[in-house]
Parts: sequence; structure tokens; C-alpha cells
Amino acid sequence: MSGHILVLGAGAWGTALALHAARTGARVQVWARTACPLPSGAMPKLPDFPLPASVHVSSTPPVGSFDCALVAIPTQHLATVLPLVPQGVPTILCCKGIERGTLAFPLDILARIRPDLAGAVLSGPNFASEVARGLPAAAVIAAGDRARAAMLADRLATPTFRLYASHDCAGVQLGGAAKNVMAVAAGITIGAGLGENARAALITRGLAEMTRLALALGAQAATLAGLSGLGDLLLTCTGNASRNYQMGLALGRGTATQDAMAALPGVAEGVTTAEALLTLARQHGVDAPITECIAAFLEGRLTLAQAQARLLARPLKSEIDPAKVP
Ligand SMILES: NC(=O)C1=CN([C@@H]2O[C@H](COP(=O)(O)OP(=O)(O)OC[C@H]3O[C@@H](n4cnc5c(N)ncnc54)[C@H](OP(=O)(O)O)[C@@H]3O)[C@@H](O)[C@H]2O)C=CC1
Ligand SMILES: O=C(CO)COP(=O)(O)O
Repeated sequence: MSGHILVLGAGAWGTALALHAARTGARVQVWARTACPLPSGAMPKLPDFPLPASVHVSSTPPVGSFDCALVAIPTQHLATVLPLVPQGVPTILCCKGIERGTLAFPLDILARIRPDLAGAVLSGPNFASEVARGLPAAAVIAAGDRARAAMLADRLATPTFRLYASHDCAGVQLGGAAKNVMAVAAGITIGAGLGENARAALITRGLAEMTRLALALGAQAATLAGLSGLGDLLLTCTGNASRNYQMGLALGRGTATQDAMAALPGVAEGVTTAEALLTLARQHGVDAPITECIAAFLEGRLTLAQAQARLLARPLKSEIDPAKVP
């Protein structure tokens, strides 16, 4: 397969996606705000992976014709880079979060800033360093237009990166955003020494919480049981490479939020998404106790002991509410 693929963002995920895109046989243009290749030919966030000759990095505005654009910029800054996508290029948003203030998911931001572009989202259990190495992985590409999702999945899949198509954009985006909040919670649980049982309970009840909200947003429950739900939840709530999990670990051990953020090698979307996720849940009348505790804890409105007590003191109830989780 040949062609030309644009990647916006040269952090860990943008770099891994550029390496992946090169494996499809395409020439790859990476737009980087500041980062440039190290003398070894690798990018700073993934220094062990020199870029092949088919990948070109530049900080000047992208020009040319591209089969598609992969946008790997933290959600809070997505709006500022979308004007750089050349006209007519199908745009795949690869970030996982909710914009504070507007409560917009990535595709809502695209519709607001670049209504002229055909959009899709990519999400799933994908640590950048493993995708960069070409280890086996899978993800979902979702677009409102089923044919577009299938076409993009077909275009970007390789023998080691399996892509499933979906048209449940709400579910895929909610799963990707909410799992980051749960990963911070899981890290806190382990960092504070609350044990593996507590983490497993948190992952399971976190998934129930995510599914309730997804259904309220018009998504399908099955999407949350898929790669951009349970899959990514498992990865980031248990995998040490997760920045969100690492952030939680530090907080659980008593590190102040600002210090924990400063020590992270990259973005922790869960921190900026927690409050937006909570507001969204309240707007839809959805019970979201874990998100509520994490948002309050991150803002210093609740101590860890208070958060733990609040979650455990909730009235006992049936595990499954058939009216809400089919
Ligand atoms: N890392 C991973 O394993 C995965 C990450 N993701 C998602 O991808 C997104 C990006 O994450 P990741 O690449 O890991 O993050 P990093 O922190 O590694 O990199 C962020 C990138 O965004 C750029 N950036 C930040 N702010 C701005 C801005 N205001 N304007 C322009 N560019 C900006 C940075 O540029 P600069 O270097 O100049 O600061 C950098 O290139 C997140 O939503 C994340 O959840 C999804 C799957 C896997
Ligand atoms: O989204 C990811 C893996 O799927 C990356 O997780 P972190 O952002 O927590 O590192």
C-alpha cells in the first residue's frame, strides 16, 4: 500500500502512529509544534525508535494531498491544531478526553472548528511504545458513516495492528475518555495500598458507571464491553506504562497533584477530563460515584480517606439494574 498520511502531534502517540503509518507503506508527514528528531533519528518522547526515511517531521504548516490525517494532540488543545488540516482530508482524531468548559468530545470539536472535514475517531488499548515496536494490538475506528469507518480501518490496518470499524462514535469516545479517569482511580487505589481486590472492584464498577453514562448519551452497551471500553480500561488500570495510572499511583502515595503532574513524562487526560465527565453525568441524571469522588479528590474537596468512606458507605443495592444496563 502506498499513499501519503499526515500525523499532527509528535508526542508519544503521534510518533507511534507515524511509525505505524509507515508500516502501511505510506509516506508520512508529521507536524510537530516544537519537537524535532534527535541525532539518532528518533523523536524525544519515544527515543528508542528511529524514524524510517519515509517519515518526515516538520513544524511548518502541512501542505500537499493526504489520504488521511491522524491527530494525536491532547484533547484540551485539539481545537488549536485542527485549522492546520488541509481541506478535504479525512481526519481521524486519536485523543481520549472531553474538552473542559464545552464538554465536547473530539468529534464535536472537529464539527465546531472544521465542519468541512469528514471525521472519525481511533481508540483502544494501545500503549504508544508497544505500537511503535510493532507488537500485536487492536483498536476501533468509529465514524458516523459506516462506510467511512470501514474504509479507514482497511486503509490503516496492518498484520500487527488490527482495526475494527464502528459507527458508535458516542460509545467509542466516552470509553476512551472515561477509562482515563478510572485509570487515575485505579492508580490511587494501588498507591494508597488498598489492594488488588479493591482495584478489581473499581474496574468492574467503573465499567458499570461508564456504561450507564454511555447509554444516556445514546451509545451501545456492547461498545463499552469492547476495545474502547473494557479493553482500554484493563490496560490502563493495570499497566505500569499508563500515565494516568502513574499519576494515580503518585497521588495515592501522598504526592501533591501539581508535583505528580510535573513528574509525568506526558499528558494524563484523566485529570482534565474528570470534572467534565462528572458534569456530563449530572446533566444526564446518571449516578457516577467513582467519577464524583475522583473529581472531588483531584480538586482537593475530598481526602482519600473521605473518598474511600463515601464509596463504601453507599446503600447496598442489586449489582445489575435491568432497567439501566441491558
Ligand atoms: N501515549 C499513548 O500511549 C496514547 C495516547 N493517546 C492519546 O493521544 C493524545 C496525545 O497523547 P500523547 O501523544 O501520548 O501525549 P504527549 O504528552 O506525549 O504529547 C503531546 C503532543 O501534543 C502536543 N501539544 C500539546 N499541546 C499543544 C498545543 N497547545 N498546540 C499544539 N500541540 C500541542 C505536544 O507538543 P510539544 O511537544 O510541542 O509540547 C506533543 O507533540 C492524548 O489524548 C492521549 O490520551 C491515545 C492512545 C495511546
Ligand atoms: O490510552 C492509552 C492506552 O490505550 C495510554 O494511556 P495513558 O494516557 O494513561 O498513558
